Amino acid sequence: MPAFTVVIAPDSFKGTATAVDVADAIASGWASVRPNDVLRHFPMADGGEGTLDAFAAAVPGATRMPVTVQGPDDRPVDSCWLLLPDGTGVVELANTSGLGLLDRLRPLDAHTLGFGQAIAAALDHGVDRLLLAVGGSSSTDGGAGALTALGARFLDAEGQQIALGNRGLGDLDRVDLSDLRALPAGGATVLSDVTSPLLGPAGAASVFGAQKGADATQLRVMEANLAALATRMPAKADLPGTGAAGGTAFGLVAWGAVIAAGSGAVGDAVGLPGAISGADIVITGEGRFDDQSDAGKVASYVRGLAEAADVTALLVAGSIGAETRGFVGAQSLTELAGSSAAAMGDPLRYLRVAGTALAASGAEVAAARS
Ligand SMILES: O=C(O)[C@H](O)CO
Repeated sequence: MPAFTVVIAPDSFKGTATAVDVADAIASGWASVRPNDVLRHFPMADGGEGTLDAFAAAVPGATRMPVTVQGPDDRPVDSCWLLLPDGTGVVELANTSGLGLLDRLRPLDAHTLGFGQAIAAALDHGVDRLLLAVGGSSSTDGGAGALTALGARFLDAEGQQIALGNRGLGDLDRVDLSDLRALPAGGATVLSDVTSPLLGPAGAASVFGAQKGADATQLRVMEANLAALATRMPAKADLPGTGAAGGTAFGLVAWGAVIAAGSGAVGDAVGLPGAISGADIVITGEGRFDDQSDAGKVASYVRGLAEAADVTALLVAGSIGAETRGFVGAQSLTELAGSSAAAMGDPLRYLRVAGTALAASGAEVAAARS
């Protein structure tokens, strides 16, 4: 059988394994069956957790810049932003205001102030351009916390600053953006992990509020409070992607940032399109493959690149809850392990098993196509 070039380009499996570890584990399973194949690792991210790491791994000379911020539950968080050699600052919401920083979910009170503080630190340093990775957030504050750290004022009817978090937006009377800091000369791009609008059934609260701990009543409060914010801000709430990170993307658009798909931006930075077009097989993966995967997630982005280059695409996911169309083979860790708890208890073991299983089936298909 001929040797293949196999590109392994997974997202992290949120909360259980980094993208680097996922790629390594799949590769070790694959190599146990087909030791002569060339395996190329491209750990990926979509704007959410792991985006900073993906840029740090891909861009030679990238420097982590330490910063301590006020976390989503007000405790200090020792975090960092990334300075690229061309003067671009990459700031990640997940490592400053993310869900993974909370001991206890606080759907109405978590906020994005810390993300804004890290952006301010990058501006203080004098970055030429900002890439703002949003996703994996703990809050639904429409970016009000982040903009507060950048000089905006969100005021109640008495002219007092409202509380941080979505709950505070219930008291919002007016927004004063006159002291908002200027964008860097090269502008700011929001790397969004989803295409959701701010409001409505596909919006920030309806789709992502529950994973932040909101019950049905709280979801209604969140939606109403975001709608109140939307009417007072100079940004379009129906723009795709504004619903990312509890509407933080919406707030950043009001600042003057533009929205781009996180997966595509990370893919371009790591040279993934070229690597896939020169490969025989590409393997991607994510923690859960479901209907949300089509809205800007890594797996659907990689599948699109594979389709365009006519390369065999394979999928590994912690669990699979949607049609795996476009993938010639797919492995679910939950099925391999017998339960989701078993899969999450030892994800690297089952990722290796998945890599082993794909090496047999996927390589046969690629051979038949060539
Ligand atoms: O943070 C969130 O709300 C989700 O990752 C979607 O952006």
